[in-house]
Amino acid sequence: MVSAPLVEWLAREKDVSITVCSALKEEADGLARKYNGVDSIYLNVTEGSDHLQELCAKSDVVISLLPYSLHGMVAKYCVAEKTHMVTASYLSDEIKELHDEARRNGVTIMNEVGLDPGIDHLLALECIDEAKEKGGVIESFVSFCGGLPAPEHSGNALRYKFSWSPRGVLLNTLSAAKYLSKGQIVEILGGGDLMSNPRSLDFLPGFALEGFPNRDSTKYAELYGLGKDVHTLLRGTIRYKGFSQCVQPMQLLGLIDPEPHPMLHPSGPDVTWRQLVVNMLGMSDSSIFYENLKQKLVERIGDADGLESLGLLDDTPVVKLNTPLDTLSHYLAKRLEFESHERDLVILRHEVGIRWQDGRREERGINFVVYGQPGGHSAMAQTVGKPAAIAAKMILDGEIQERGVCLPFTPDIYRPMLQRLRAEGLTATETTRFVN
Ligand SMILES: NC(=O)c1ccc[n+]([C@@H]2O[C@H](COP(=O)([O-])OP(=O)(O)OC[C@H]3O[C@@H](n4cnc5c(N)ncnc54)[C@H](O)[C@@H]3O)[C@@H](O)[C@H]2O)c1
Ligand SMILES: N[C@@H](CCCCN[C@@H](CCC(=O)O)C(=O)O)C(=O)O
Repeated sequence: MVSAPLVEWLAREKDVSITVCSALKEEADGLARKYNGVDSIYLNVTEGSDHLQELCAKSDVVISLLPYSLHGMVAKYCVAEKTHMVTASYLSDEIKELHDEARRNGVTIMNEVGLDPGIDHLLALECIDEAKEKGGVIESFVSFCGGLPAPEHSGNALRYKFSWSPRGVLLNTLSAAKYLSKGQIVEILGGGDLMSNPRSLDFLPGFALEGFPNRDSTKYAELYGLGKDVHTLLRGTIRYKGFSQCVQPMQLLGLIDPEPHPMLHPSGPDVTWRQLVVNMLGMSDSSIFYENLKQKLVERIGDADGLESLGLLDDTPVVKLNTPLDTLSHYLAKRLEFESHERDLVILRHEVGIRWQDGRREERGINFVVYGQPGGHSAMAQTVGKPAAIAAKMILDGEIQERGVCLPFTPDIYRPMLQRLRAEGLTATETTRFVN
């Protein structure tokens, strides 16, 4: 979903040759065909793949836009074959462990160069470092980012359409989270609590937005060099109001469960969505009257309207993919797909609280808002693909010299990256307000 602008950006460079790889050959062919001089091949990334090893060996840099669980496998081959690697994904423990070997082999494994993570870091560090250079102290950092449909295309129960991996979007709703609020650590347990208390976001008052925390924000105190003066540190995700309220009943019913479900075995008997929902309610008779089923759902999970309007109470066949999460992701990906005339929207907002040496407190707002092109690149694809492409080219050109497992957190990396993104029209605006 996000690779086309990356290929397009790199294909403009005369001294770069590109091979697009995918386990879906027609997908790789379709992307490569759009740009001159781009090759495509079938590659199923699996443990022990000779083909993957060969490709890593003959490339100068490998960019992994695979599902994030596969990056570690690719990284191992890259390190062994002394090939650099770039991902738009969060740095995982599996990749972190490769740091020493990567350094020894003179390899750069650059992570978190997409949008969120990615451009959010670049804009945050530019602001934080500039404030620190001028004698400011960062007291708070609150950041929210969302990939959304443009508001005119948000008319569904989730108020959402998928601009990146549907599985990732749904799985994230079950995540645990941790952040710092006015000096207190706040922890949210995994398994669904995240959807219980979305906060209303009003920094763009023309939009009806809600937000919830994203993973562990506290680790960025050290990574952003914020020191001990930061009392509030939160990174969060943006959705339109109503998203959490619609997701929560799905979670409570078990529809987002990543574990296998006996009714969803691909070679088992056919099943409809209604039968699956009835089974998840612990009932056996799927001939139950529709209104009675809805009533049971309301009693058990609080709300049946979202399920109903997304077609999940219909007698339509389920494409069974073993787990409820994979099955629902596949279904919703199709149901909530962008149509060719529709566009997405990316909203990123940082609020940085700075205390200046004269005691004044500034609230700096950074807004980064990008719309997708109907029928062209989505905003998500542009804001993920372009920074990843820029980072890859910087490695190829020797502009990034750091070796080992890296993040784009130093000025020699984030400044040129931001400059090149701005040249692509990907710009942020700033607001400032003094609070005393
Ligand atoms: N940092 C960010 O802001 C950001 C935003 C969006 C996506 N991402 C990350 O970028 C990556 C790509 O995201 P996406 O939305 O394009 O996901 P996607 O699901 O659309 O794309 C994944 C691709 O990998 C291919 N694939 C899957 N398994 C494979 C295998 N075993 N071998 C070969 N190919 C395989 C699929 O065919 C598909 O082309 C993901 O890791 C995602 O988490 C990061
Ligand atoms: N938080 C925003 C933007 C998400 C962009 C995708 N980020 C992925 C990256 C996952 C990875 O590849 O490591 C995420 O899960 O946050 C939203 O949810 O709308």
